[in-house]
Amino acid sequence: MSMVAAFYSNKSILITGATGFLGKVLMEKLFRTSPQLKVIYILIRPKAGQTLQERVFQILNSKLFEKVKEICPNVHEKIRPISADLNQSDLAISKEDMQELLSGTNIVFHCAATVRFDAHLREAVQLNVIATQKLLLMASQMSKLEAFIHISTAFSNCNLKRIDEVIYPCPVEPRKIIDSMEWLDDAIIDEITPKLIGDRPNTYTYTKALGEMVIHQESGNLNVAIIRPSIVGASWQEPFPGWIDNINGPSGLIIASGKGFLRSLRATPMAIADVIPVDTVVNLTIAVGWYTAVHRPKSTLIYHSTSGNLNPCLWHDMGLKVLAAFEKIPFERAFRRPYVDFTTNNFTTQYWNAVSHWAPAIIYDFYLRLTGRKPRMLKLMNRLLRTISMLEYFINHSWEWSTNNTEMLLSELSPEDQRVILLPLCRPSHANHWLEYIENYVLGIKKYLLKEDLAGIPKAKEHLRRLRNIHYLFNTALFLIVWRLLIARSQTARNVWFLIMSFCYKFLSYFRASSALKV
Ligand SMILES: CCCCCCCCCCCCCCCC(=O)SCCNC(=O)CCNC(=O)[C@H](O)C(C)(C)COP(=O)(O)OP(=O)(O)OC[C@H]1O[C@@H](n2cnc3c(N)ncnc32)[C@H](O)[C@@H]1OP(=O)(O)O
Ligand SMILES: NC(=O)C1=CN([C@@H]2O[C@H](COP(=O)(O)OP(=O)(O)OC[C@H]3O[C@@H](n4cnc5c(N)ncnc54)[C@H](OP(=O)(O)O)[C@@H]3O)[C@@H](O)[C@H]2O)C=CC1
Repeated sequence: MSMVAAFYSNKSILITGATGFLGKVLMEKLFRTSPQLKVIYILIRPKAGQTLQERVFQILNSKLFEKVKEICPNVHEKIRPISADLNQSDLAISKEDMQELLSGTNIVFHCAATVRFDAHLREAVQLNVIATQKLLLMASQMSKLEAFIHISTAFSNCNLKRIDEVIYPCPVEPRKIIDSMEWLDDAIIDEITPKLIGDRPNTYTYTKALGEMVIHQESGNLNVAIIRPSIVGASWQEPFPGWIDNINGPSGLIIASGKGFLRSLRATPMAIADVIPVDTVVNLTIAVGWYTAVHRPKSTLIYHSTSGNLNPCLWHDMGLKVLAAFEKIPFERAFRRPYVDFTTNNFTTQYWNAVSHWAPAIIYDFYLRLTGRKPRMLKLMNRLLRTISMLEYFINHSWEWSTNNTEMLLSELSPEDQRVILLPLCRPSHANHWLEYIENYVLGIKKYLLKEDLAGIPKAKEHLRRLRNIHYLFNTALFLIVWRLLIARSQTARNVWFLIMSFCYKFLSYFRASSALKV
């Protein structure tokens, strides 16, 4: 057994955000590699009419947990859902549950956060800063705690170009921000938000930076580490390639382009697409948990989980690879053929938005109205454009992240651990791995997000061929109409037309004469 996997045997682990994208993959990998672990406590809230047990049941019955259920048949007995709401000042954990957590927990993985870019500052501070502070306080009372691992983001300091594995100072102390949230009303908070976030693009990155500072200032004697992943994408290999279950980050835009809604994007083609597979992040997280508990570093270590420094892929290349993947794995019932133009300035962006996004949406809605149906395309397009405007910042900047601590950790692992725990971390380090990764990503989106049957691929390809023919027909008809109008109104156009015609006639005559000579 690997040293890291053995470390987690008999351990009681607390995970926040275990129902989220990263948390679920973390829980799965822990159970799969360390089936002997004692228990995983998950802080979870009732949601969408589901009780805690129903939510856990749904996770365990998902495709993600298929392998785990074979390796660890009693997995359901090892998950202990704890009712909690991190939006509440006391986290809404019952006294009995709190007692159990305080006396039993060995390792904490804090993944919960609001990842919405448009979250109100109060909400983002509550979840990304205050809840972190409360969890630290709770952790400081845990008698058997060995390590507290906090998941942040590589973009918490995205206002800088080069980012080291250190905590950067915040212009306003987190404690002052937390205090002010108690007495300021929403209107005033709205007014001061742009000033507070400064040159960061949103409240998410700002509050994640505050969260890190809270860890730095308030962790006391705890054994703490921070992990900063960049853009977390579908899994590279584990538990199977291409696993994905939400539309955050690139996934939503890949769907929008595969379905033919997204046709142009304001992006810097030469900027680095720092996407990192979710299993790579999770493997690093597990290894960091082990290292922090066993080696007890003197200071809080920060680990960057990024791809750009190991194996950079540019947005331009990423876009081409995504489009190439659609040739093999098309999505069903596409609105238009997948094609995305990367534009670089405001004028071309506005032009392509008008021509490629709004015009087709308006025409399609008109068609829906004519056929007695409810128009919906313009609404969808406006939502998509709003989403793009939120993500644009990340496709128009490049960052350089140092990865000394991550590399140090790699060198500390035994070859067996590198194989079992960190295999995917080392993998996409060859350029051609990106193509394989992107193909699996697109396949994963099709299977796990869109729930489309792979048997439908030939039909989807046929549909795209039909769309291509319609496209050619439409362009030819448009050209002829414009040309006809020009000829009717302009002498110059008429002269050009006759010149082309006489040239064609001469060419045909010459071709016929030379064919006759050969016979
Ligand atoms: C050739 C192709 C190249 C591709 C190239 C891609 C490059 C793409 C780089 C991204 C770079 C991020 C890098 C950050 C990495 C971290 O560190 S943060 C973690 C990631 N977090 C996120 O991605 C959160 C982003 N999302 C949000 O903040 C919110 O969803 C938004 C964008 C503000 C929209 O909020 P809202 O209007 O309240 O809408 P919401 O209820 O969330 O969703 C409404 C509709 O929007 C749509 N939508 C939501 N999110 C998305 C999305 N990401 N995409 C598309 N549609 C979406 C959905 O279709 C949804 O429709 P319905 O389900 O209602 O039918
Ligand atoms: N995804 C990405 O691209 C990146 C993510 N990260 C970081 O990784 C971590 C995990 O992100 P990811 O898994 O993508 O996010 P998700 O949005 O998928 O998951 C967020 C998790 O937090 C939980 N949560 C939110 N609010 C509360 C609350 N009030 N009480 C209890 N639980 C709550 C959610 O629970 P519920 O299901 O009940 O809503 C969910 O389990 C975050 O810290 C994020 O900042 C960092 C870089 C990139």
